[in-house]
Parts: sequence; C-alpha cells; structure tokens
Amino acid sequence: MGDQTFLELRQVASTYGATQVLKGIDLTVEKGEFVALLGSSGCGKTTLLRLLAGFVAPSQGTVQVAGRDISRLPPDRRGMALMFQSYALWPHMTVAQNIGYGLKLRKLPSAEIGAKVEAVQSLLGLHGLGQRKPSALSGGQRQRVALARALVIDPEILLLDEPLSNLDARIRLTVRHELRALQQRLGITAIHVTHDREEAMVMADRIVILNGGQIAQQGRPEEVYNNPASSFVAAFMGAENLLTLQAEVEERRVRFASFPGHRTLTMPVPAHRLASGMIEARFRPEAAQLFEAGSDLPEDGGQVFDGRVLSVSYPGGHWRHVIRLGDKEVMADAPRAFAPGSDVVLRVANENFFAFNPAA
Ligand SMILES: Nc1ncnc2c1ncn2[C@@H]1O[C@H](COP(=O)(O)OP(=O)(O)OP(=O)(O)O)[C@@H](O)[C@H]1O
Repeated sequence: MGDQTFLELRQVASTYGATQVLKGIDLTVEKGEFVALLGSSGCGKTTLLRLLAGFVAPSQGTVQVAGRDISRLPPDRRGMALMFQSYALWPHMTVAQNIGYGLKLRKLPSAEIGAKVEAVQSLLGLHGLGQRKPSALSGGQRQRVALARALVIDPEILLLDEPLSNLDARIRLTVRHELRALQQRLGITAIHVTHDREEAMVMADRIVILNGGQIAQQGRPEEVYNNPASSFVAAFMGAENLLTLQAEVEERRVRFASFPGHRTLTMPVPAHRLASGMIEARFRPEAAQLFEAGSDLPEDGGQVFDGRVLSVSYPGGHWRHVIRLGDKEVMADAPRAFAPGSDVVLRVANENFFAFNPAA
C-alpha cells in the first residue's frame, strides 16, 4: 500500500458512554478502492462509517485523507457523501430537487445546480424522471436517486450504509453490478457497510471483517474466503459446520484423538499458529463430498468420517443433507440425494478443513 494510501485510520476508538464500540482500528484504503466492512449486527460497522463521515468523533486515534488529519473537520468539509439504507428522500420534493438539495445548501448558482443534476441523472439512467415525486418511483429508481444525491456533490469518498438492503432480491443483484461499475468508472473511493457476505464478495476489492469493534481479518475476497484467520471469520464466511476435536500438533502434522467415525487421524499443519489441545474444525456444506457407505474413496487424503443421513432438501442446484457425525450434526451438499437413514461417508479436502484453537 504505502504511497497509494488515500484514507488512513490510525488506532481509532469510539465509545458511547461507558461502552467501547470501536477498539483501535488501523485501516488504510487506496484511492479508487472499494472496501466492504462486513460483520454481524452490533459489531460497530455503522459507527465506523459515521465516524468517517464526521457524525461521531473518535475518542482516540486519527482519520487522515491524502495525508491531512480530518478527525475534527465537520461532515460537510470532508469531501465525503453518505448513502443510507433508508434513502431518506424528501417526499414533497421532486427527483431533481432531491438530487440538487446538497448543492443548494452549498449555495451554488441555480444554473450550475441544474446542469449538475441533469448530468448525474443521465449518468444513473434517471433521465426524464426529474419532475416526479419519489412516491411515483420504483424502489430501484428511488435507490438511484439517493445515489445521485450522494454523487452530485463530487465526493472523493462514497460511504454506503447497507444501501441495497431495502431492495427486493432480484433488483439488488442488478444494482450491485451497476453500483460497482459506476464506482470503477468514476474512480471514486468507496466504503460499503454490509452484513451480506455475498454482496461484499462480489462488489469489493477488499473485505474488512469486524468483530466486537476490532478488525478480525482483511484481504481480497478470495483470500478471506479460502484462508480465514480464525474460527469466527471461517464461520462468517460460510464454514458453519463445526466439529470440536482434540489434537496433538506435531512438527508437520496435526494428529487428532479419535472422534466417533473419524477415519483420518492426521492432517498437515496449517499455515497459521495452532496449539495442541482443543481444536475447532470448520468446513462449508459445499466443501463436503458424500459417498455411499462401503464405496471406494479417492486416494488423495482429506478428512473422512462415517455418518448417517438425517434429512435431505433441495434448495436448488444441489441436494442439501443434514448428516450425523458422532454426536454432531453437519450439513453437506451433493449433486444427488442420499436417502434419510442411509449410512454415508463424508470427505472434506484438507485445504477446506479449517482448524483453529478456540478463541480465548
Ligand atoms: N447512540 C448510541 N448510544 C449508545 N450505544 C450505541 C449508539 N449507537 C450504537 N450503539 C451501540 O454500539 C454498538 C455498535 O453499533 P453499530 O450501529 O455501529 O453496529 P453495526 O455493526 O452497524 O450493527 P447493525 O448491522 O445492526 O447496524 C452496538 O452495540 C450498539 O448498540
């Protein structure tokens, strides 16, 4: 990063009364980068965004843009635009008036406001809708008006607070791509808050996962997905199947103590630190392979368990099974259905079997 750094947070903390919501956040963002802040409810995502926008002051630490400390600047002098989940369009104003509102507050001449509003309307495919009221628009169009209102002030940084969560699932998929394409075309730096993993994965250059007001991990979507740094991140990235195993960590191998039905008792040590003792092993339903009991398995290693099918359903594209392994239940996907009650063998490749010591 280094020279490219545009936005930089150093040791940023934030408190509401006695509650510390953000704890020592260090984050650098490059110009033109799209960063998604991902985390479960209450982890501090919105607080971090509001702090960047200037609505919340840090209790500690600094925020810099292009090398300048903006920690104490008011919101309207930060070159940032914030777009909310609820679009908060003025119902009594037309589309054009809504879009131009920020420029009017900045006391721009009305001819200039008109030209800028016109330009951003055509950029966002809102041409011809300028005189309508928000109530006469579809959800997707309203969302674009809110985006137009954010972009018309030429922000250097666009802050997005779950802007797509009020849209229905189909429109949301289209708008994701539109928003990403526009952000890339304009070269605008964007920070996007979401709790939707897939949305973060498809839109962002980099994902920052927050947990309890701290950064749990950050990296390109595929890095975080394939190499989660902790059990929390693995679970958050979809590896929700959890087995608790006892293991001895040797120089090159992890040696598992026996777990009912677990046939493979070793795996190579992972790249991250792992200590002997209790291990949380996580894997995704789609990382599991199912075989009929007694069938020959591929000879390429991986973790192999004997299990029994408890139920099967068809969510689309594959069959999803609930499988009993020892005293645990896990989910496993397969291209065909295995009947409830049948004995199966479940295999997970070692690289998809994420092992961690439980968080202290
Ligand atoms: N004005 C406030 N006063 C006191 N506590 C607050 C205030 N705003 C937020 N909090 C608390 O701070 C924590 C973080 O809130 P924040 O809104 O940043 O979370 P979030 O990650 O955006 O969650 P969500 O996904 O549910 O919006 C929560 O525990 C919340 O209850």
